Amino acid sequence: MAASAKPPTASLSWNKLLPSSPFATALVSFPRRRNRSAKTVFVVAVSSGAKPTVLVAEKLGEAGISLLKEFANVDCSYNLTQEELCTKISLCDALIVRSGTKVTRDVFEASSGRLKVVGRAGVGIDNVDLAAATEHGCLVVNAPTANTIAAAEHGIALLAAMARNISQASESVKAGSVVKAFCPSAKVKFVSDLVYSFARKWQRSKYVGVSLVGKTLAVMGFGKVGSEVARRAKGLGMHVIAHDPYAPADRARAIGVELVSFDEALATADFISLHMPLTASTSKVLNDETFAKMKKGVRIVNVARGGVIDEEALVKALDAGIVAQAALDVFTVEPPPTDSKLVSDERVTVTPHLGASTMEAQEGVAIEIAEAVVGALRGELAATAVNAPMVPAEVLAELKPFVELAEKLGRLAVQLIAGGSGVKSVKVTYASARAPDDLDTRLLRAMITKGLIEPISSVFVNLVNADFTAKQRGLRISEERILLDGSPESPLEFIQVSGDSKFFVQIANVESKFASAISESGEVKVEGKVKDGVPHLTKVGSFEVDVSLEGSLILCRQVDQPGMIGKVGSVLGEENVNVSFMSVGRIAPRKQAVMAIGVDEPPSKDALKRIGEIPAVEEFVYLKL
Ligand SMILES: NC(=O)C1=CN([C@@H]2O[C@H](COP(=O)(O)OP(=O)(O)OC[C@H]3O[C@@H](n4cnc5c(N)ncnc54)[C@H](O)[C@@H]3O)[C@@H](O)[C@H]2O)C=CC1
Ligand SMILES: O=C(O)C(=O)COP(=O)(O)O
Repeated sequence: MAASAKPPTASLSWNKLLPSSPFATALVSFPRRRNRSAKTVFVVAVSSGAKPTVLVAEKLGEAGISLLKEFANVDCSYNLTQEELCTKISLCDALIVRSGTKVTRDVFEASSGRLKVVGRAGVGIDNVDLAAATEHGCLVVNAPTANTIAAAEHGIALLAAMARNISQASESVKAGSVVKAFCPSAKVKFVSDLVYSFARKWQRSKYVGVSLVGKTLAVMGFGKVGSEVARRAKGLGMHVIAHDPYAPADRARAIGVELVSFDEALATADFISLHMPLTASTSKVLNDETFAKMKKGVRIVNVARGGVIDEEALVKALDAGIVAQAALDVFTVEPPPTDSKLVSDERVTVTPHLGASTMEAQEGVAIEIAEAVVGALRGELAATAVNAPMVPAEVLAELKPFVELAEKLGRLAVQLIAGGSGVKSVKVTYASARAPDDLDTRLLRAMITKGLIEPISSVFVNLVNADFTAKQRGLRISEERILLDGSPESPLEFIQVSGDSKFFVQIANVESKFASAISESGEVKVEGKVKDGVPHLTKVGSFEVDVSLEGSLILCRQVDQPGMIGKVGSVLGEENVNVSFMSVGRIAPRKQAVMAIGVDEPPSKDALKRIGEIPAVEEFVYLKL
């Protein structure tokens, strides 16, 4: 029985999904089906409180700075030492860096929880300690697309420059040579009186290059940059092969590139161009052993990261004649040390990490990262999140009431457990007519985790750190799908509007402080649905109830007999507690029943005591949602 219903709320602070934001409240209007095409679902209201502070630690394009300034106080402080960065960071809500700043664990620790977003104005995030960011609930976003072409063009520029000795020849012509010194008069006393004759060097035979046409180029890492390099190299008449364990074969085929194994790429390439990220598995992937597998005279281009090459091994491979030339934009340590053998080797062409440095790319990257950082600070889920799920706005809008339901079911479940020490194993079952692939449960799982952990700890759980926090606390969450009959119009519409979808949380092997929450199978079980956009509790243990999950809740088991609703209701009325919703579920007439009562205000201890003293009441519990 549903006694009353409040109008559905249409707003939710998405900041609770992301690192908490003290200054902005992001309200989400969730569209009905007919509004699905709306591009954005976010209505953002920034509170009148202090503006957030964004520290820009490396040069960023003006367009990006202007965008940031519309929303935040912007502190552009370049060339900070690690110590200075750690000092400043405790006053900053966001940090924007390029490849030159190391965002280490120390930085997150020094921020004391204030740092909510790190924006990497570029692709590679190897300079950000992602594990530390995640553990601190700090979102990391990057700008993955705006510098792709710039990096690919730089790769091609290095390839051609290396093959034709451009930088060496240019240096030689410019440097020229002193051919002789003579004394213009017999009275010369000082060296400065000598006149030097300067001649241009014109070493045409020394700098004969090699042709690219018809040669085999192995692109290692067939992602955004790698595939653009491949496309351009094909235009130069090269035979292009690629190695990338994760790249789809059809994408390679579409460009006319053959995907090959790592060893085959090494063994057949005349040129090797590196385009994979620096990770634990790509670190020093070119080393003594792998250089030994290469064709003699191979030429290597690296616009990825210095760390993917063992630089000492490259020096040896050059000396052994395995590698004829190399062109490097990136180094293990940047800038490389003054005694770097690689830099001083004439066969090696070098640039100071210029891959992304075109006017166009830097403007694009600045805008891309500024938008991502501002969006994240506003509480929106970032499309370029590196350590959190990327959920499209439309999906978010549809999932919104379920996200709320998920957190509340988690909160209810953990509060129903005796002892307050939480749970170790939770099973979440999602019932939906959507095919499993059409239902992204990461958000829901994060919110259940939040609901399960926050009421019993001081840990702040958000979308970034939910899985980490669960793991750290030894909480295992398993997920199961029940596929309902029906044919959803689209993967997500059905969940939001049909009211047929439901999910329940089961917690095994625990004692409940409300024994009725234990189902026939011995598990604490709560189940909920979304009705008209509002989360409802529909089952507690084996009892069917129907109460909107707003405010707080009293669950009460009693003997099913006339007058019980009135008795409990009048206790609450006398205590000035407003009842928002009430529902009774029973096993059979005149047997046991569970009453779920939604209350706007927390009842006093006295009110709860009086409810407990009603003779037919067998047990009851007050739960904060
Ligand atoms: N020099 C510069 O200024 C710039 C350097 N970069 C570097 O280039 C890298 C690639 O950038 P994008 O193409 O935008 O990234 P991406 O993520 O689109 O592509 C990287 C590709 O590498 C592949 N990969 C991962 N592990 C691999 C392995 N062990 N062997 C072969 N392939 C592997 C991935 O499957 C992916 O397809 C970045 O991580 C960054 O380090 C990017 C832009 C500018
Ligand atoms: O985007 C990348 O991965 C880059 O390497 C570009 O680095 P940068 O922003 O120019 O320091």
